[in-house]
Amino acid sequence: MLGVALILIVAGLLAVYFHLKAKIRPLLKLAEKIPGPKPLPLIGNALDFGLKIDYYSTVIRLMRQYGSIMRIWLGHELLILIADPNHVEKILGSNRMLDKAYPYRYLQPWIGDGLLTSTGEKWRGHRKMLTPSFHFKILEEFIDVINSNEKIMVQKIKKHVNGPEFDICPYVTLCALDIICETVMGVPVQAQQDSDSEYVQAVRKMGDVVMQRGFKPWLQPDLLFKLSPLAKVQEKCLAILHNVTDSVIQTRKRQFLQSRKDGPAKEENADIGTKRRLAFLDLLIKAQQDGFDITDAEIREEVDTFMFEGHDTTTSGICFTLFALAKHQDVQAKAVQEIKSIFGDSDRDASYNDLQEMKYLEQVIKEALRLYPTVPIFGRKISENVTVDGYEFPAGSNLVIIPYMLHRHPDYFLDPEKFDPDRFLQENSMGRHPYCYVPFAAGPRNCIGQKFATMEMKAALSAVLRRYKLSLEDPNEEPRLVAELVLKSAGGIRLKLSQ
Ligand code: HEM
Repeated sequence: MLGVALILIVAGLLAVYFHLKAKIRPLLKLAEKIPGPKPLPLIGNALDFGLKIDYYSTVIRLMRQYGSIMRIWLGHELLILIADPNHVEKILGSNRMLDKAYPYRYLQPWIGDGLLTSTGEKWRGHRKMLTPSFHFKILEEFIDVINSNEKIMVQKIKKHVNGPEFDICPYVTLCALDIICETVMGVPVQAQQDSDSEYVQAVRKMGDVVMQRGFKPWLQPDLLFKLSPLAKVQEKCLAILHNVTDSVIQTRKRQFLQSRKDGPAKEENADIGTKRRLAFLDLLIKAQQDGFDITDAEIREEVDTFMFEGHDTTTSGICFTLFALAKHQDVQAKAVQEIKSIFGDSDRDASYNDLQEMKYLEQVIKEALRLYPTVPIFGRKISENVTVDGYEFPAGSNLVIIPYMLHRHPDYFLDPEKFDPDRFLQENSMGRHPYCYVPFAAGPRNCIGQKFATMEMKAALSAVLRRYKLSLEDPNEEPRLVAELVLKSAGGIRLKLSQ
């Protein structure tokens, strides 16, 4: 009996092996010409990454060894890693390479075919419809939500003043989550008051599931994933996440329809619920009611996409910038000076215009995103062969941009490891290759939330700098970078606060 089972298992494995081999045969020949480590059958180079989630140090080590264009195999997926601006331009600038690389597939149970993951006509139509939602006139309206949540954060960290160093990231995460919920859905989740909330936990756990699937080839086939304990975790998280968005959408829709019924005066006032402002969700509902072809399910996909894209990213940006400010006291002093010149002794809230005046702070953020790119990896799957720099990338491969390596390319950034916000002075930026710095990607599928993110990051950083002085226990410290869905520092960002 045991013998038969063993024969069946071996036969099954061989069948999978030959099936995958036939599938990747067309890619193999061209891939061989691209530098990279020797792959093993079935798992490719997965062993290079080991069992730990910290894949980024391996990616960086391999790129230092093989150069700014190299390939790895993860199972039957071919990844071509890229960190040269000319190659990046060819990919991101193209209108033909718009489909996302394979790991985005693992996000789909959560965010479906929202703007981040969709392709073709659906993506084009939704991108066009959503772009006006990020017009500065609309962003301006969110400043109150941002300010009020940041005030809570600033208040919560007060207890650390003159105390030992502490990790600021959990405070920033909850604040960013509150901001995104209120701006996207129009309802507060009050994560800062209730950090154990089911929703907050589910967002975190889903991120982990997606990461694990991306880098562990044995979790990639749906069948094997469904047999793993992670599938149960995913199922539970999705029930929570989708329940929240579904119920908010239904409530807001009812309120919207009621306000339309009550007459144009009320609708003009955007008087949905208790707030005057329209959340992104309301704009989607309005577009639907005005005839744009979008179903309720698609509205949920977009809301979930913004929830996913819109808070961990800004958190990472804020935390790494706080770290850089604490480490570089001269930079902090200059940023504080700029803030003083805007507010004087007044403790009034920052307005949208105040934020526009924070030019130096913007340079500091840009430099932090250069050294610590929040989105550490992003890519495209190509459906036809593409020739770049003499290499022919085969159809079916994943072209993956590694901003960490790109942003530290010595041919484009003088003394690349140095933290120097003046690189982003206008006169110093002139003539720089437009694709050597892409924290928000570039080209047709760049980040739609860039202005929103910059506004939120400036507001958070200036709120902290107006009240506290930042320092590090050890001024020579450097974060140990771990790339989850966004870039993080292992052990968090530990700072000291004084007043
Ligand atoms: C520091 C903060 C942020 C960074 C560094 C960032 C970076 C990026 C990057 C690199 C991409 C391209 C991903 C790819 O090609 O696969 C992207 C796409 C996107 N981002 Fe952001 N993002 C940030 C904040 C936000 C925020 C706050 C929102 C929403 C409110 C947002 C919404 C999106 C969406 C919807 C896309 C997909 C756009 C498309 O494919 O058309 N992002 N972002």
